[in-house]
Amino acid sequence: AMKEKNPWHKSGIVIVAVIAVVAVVALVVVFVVQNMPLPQKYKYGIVLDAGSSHTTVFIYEWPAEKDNNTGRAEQKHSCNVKPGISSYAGTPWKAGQSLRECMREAEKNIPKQRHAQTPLYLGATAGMRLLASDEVFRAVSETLQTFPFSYQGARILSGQEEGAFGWVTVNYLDDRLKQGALDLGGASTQISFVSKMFDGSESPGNSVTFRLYGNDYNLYTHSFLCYGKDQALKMALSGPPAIRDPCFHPEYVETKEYSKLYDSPCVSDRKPQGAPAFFQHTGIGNFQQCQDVVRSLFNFSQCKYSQCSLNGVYQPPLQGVFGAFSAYYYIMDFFNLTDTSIPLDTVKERIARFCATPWQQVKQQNPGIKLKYLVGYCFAGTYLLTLLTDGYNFTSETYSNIKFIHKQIKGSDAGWTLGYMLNLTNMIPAEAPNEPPLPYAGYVVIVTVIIILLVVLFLF
Ligand SMILES: Nc1ncnc2c1ncn2[C@@H]1O[C@H](COP(=O)(O)OP(=O)(O)O)[C@@H](O)[C@H]1O
Ligand SMILES: [Ca+2]
Repeated sequence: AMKEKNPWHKSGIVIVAVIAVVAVVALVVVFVVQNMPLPQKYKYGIVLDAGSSHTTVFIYEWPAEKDNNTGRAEQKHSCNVKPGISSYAGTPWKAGQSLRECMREAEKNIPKQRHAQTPLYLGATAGMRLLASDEVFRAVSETLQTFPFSYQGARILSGQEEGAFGWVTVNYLDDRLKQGALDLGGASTQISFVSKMFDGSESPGNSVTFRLYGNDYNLYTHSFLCYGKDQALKMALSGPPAIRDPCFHPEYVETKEYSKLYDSPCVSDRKPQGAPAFFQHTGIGNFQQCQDVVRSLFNFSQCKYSQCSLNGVYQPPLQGVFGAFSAYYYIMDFFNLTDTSIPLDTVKERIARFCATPWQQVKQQNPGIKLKYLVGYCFAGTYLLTLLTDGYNFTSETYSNIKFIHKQIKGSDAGWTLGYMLNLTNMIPAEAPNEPPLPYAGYVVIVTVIIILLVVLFLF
């Protein structure tokens, strides 16, 4: 008789073989996944600075593999478009369109596999504070949503935020001493600094608290709406009829439209009754008189605090060094006066001499400079000096505490955008991205169990 086969024996071998194969596959999979090379080294963030005169798209990058507590986000790329979105009040859809080209550049500058997880923010400043158009925001949001990034919304920054985030940016990566921040825009200007004499109690509206690198800072900050250099110029022009304007060069004559001058809320209530459609704008180039015009834009008559800067706004005593950026830098760079070891009197003399130079000569001497900026440097230089001294109370002695800066350490532009992104992405303190998929202990346990299983099966 034939020996009967034991059916249990055969299926036992099959089961053991299957388990062995599954175990080997599992071991290989766990090993490969755990030790896979990390393919992407950087993470990215995009911030759009929608200023009154331009929109700039900033791309920041930072290493993905380690924590960000040490602060290493850097500007990778920037792209600028003019004019600002607030110029499209009548045609909001064009505001959206104007951003397309720079956004396409952003797509090219960020690796594809990172697009979906890259946060995209738009912050608008004083131009949109003055315009406050929902239509422009809707158009801009619609355009931004068509790009493959993680759109986080568009909003108007408060003056406090604009000042405070500028301060965070200039102090990021630079823990030597805490420097103040001076930002001169087209439609508003900000001053932010820490002062021993300031605890926020006298004027709570000027107080912002920040935690940076493990320290708490109580920051004084104020934003003056309408006191950016372009709106300040409108206010200066709309004063007593400026037939002969000391803030423009001799020989400068231009016919201008009244309606364009009064198109902003900063000056609309100054419009004289029955003003003609056009006026002759004629320069005489006199620094002293121009300074008087600028002073007339500042109100020093009332201050209900222990001390004020201008317009009855509280300001504690200035303290420490200040980084001055945006138009502060552009203006002083034009005058070759970014070096603040040059005495303040010399600075005044040079700007006074420039103002007194006839317009034709100014044009000849500066062929490479865009005319729309060139005509404005006499007013801008005078305004900058008057704001710093009569406004904020810098003196000949403290003037050298100001550093006119354009780039941060490591090439990031000075401005509010970097600080804004660091705050919104919680980068101080930071996450710890790109950990291996399993915690190390789990990895060891799984591999050990599988090996023991294999050994047991082998013996069996
Ligand atoms: N090369 C330059 N020379 C002089 N001024 C400049 C130059 N480039 C930009 N600006 C000025 O810098 C200012 C930037 O302000 P902006 O950020 O647009 O406005 P805001 O911050 O008030 O919203 C504007 O007044 C603009 O004219
Ligand atoms: Ca600005």
